[in-house]
Amino acid sequence: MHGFAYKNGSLHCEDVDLQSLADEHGTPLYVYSAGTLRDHYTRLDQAMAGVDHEVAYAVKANSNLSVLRLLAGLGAGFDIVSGGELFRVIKAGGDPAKCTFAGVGKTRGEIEYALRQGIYSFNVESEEELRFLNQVAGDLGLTAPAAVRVNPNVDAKTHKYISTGKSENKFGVDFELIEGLYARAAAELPHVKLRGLQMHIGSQLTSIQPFIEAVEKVTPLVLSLKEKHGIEFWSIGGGIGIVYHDSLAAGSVDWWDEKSEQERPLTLSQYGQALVPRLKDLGLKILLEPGRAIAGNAGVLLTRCLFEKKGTAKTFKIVDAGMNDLIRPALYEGHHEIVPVTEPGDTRVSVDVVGPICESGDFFCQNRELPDFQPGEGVALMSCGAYGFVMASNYNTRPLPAEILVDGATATVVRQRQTLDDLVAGEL
Ligand SMILES: Cc1ncc(COP(=O)(O)O)c(C=O)c1O
Ligand SMILES: N[C@@H](CCCC[NH3+])C(=O)O
Repeated sequence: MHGFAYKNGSLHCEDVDLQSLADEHGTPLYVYSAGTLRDHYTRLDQAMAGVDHEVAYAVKANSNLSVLRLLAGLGAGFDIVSGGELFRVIKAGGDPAKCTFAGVGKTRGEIEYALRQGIYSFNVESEEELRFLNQVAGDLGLTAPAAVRVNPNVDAKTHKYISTGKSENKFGVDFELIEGLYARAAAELPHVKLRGLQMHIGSQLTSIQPFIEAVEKVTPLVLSLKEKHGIEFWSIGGGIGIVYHDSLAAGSVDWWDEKSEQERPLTLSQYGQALVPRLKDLGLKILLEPGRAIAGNAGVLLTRCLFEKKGTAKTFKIVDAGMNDLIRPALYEGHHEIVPVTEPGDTRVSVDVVGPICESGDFFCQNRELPDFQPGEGVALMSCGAYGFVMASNYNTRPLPAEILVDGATATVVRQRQTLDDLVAGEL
């Protein structure tokens, strides 16, 4: 078994009891399931089996070295967004030749580092950046492999902070301007080799329609670029959404069986079924850049209830994790299921679950009907494997939590809890 489920009255990650992990390692604590990481990677890889493709995992979603090592071992490439992420991939044994480098603001230092490491492609997001890349590569006597990110102006129908494929978003180059840019680059930029085209319309997409719309809109463009400039790859980005509501139940087959077609979230196989026929005859290598779909449902944030505070308006369950540990509810109104580690009875109470940070936005849910867990009890915030730890901060001088990777019955600490000495290191 992989993932998270109740066994013998207590929540487990694979064969490991989460209460014992919380007791041994303290809370807050991130816990990941190696089995789920493997399963999701393999499912997506298999769903795309009908096309020449490569899964370039988006490192930003969860960049723990052990996660990267596991995925590198399965043959993954990596989509990076900073020199730091490339450093992590290399530390984890990943292959720089399978790395693509995204982002609107790469610095000279980052470009030089990535050029020297021999990455597969710089996915550039403006003409200015492409010219700068040409200059830096020329200075080093190298040629920079590049793709331009096209902004297809397609509505991803996701939260406005994680939509990236509309003209008003800062990402990519407008669809209408791409052909002209490739022509100028071919004529004027001798230190750049145009290798592909990239797009990414947004994150947490729960319908296949925007993906289809973007692929169909960009196909004539990518074929024209192939003919005129000999490009070899098309990265269709990441963005596949995951289950956040009811995420514990979604781990069971019954849950999927009970949902009607309309109610079912997008699955990896539906994604493949819709896109493979549209991509298989293009004669291009298709890159995918999933982050959340691989890691999101593979992790939880374990916390412990400290107090219950009954006010005149509300009941607050105060836990020892805060928005510094998991910022998604505060930043995107992100929903995470909250489940007690000890299997609860049927009693439900309406509560706000809040953290210890001095911000009114420091909550994990508001007015939600939850099992009535008590101070001292362990509680898991579900679906925290992506954009969880990686977005954690030291706000309120809170040390970063530890991370644990569970594989079968083995739990390995893959990052120690930060100490206060570590936290102030480097300050005068
Ligand atoms: C260029 C690019 N690729 C891939 C991703 C990964 O997205 P997701 O985690 O939604 O798959 C992102 C983040 O949205 C991105 O900006
Ligand atoms: N951090 C966001 C996703 C950003 C995707 C990166 N472009 C989230 O938690 O939903």
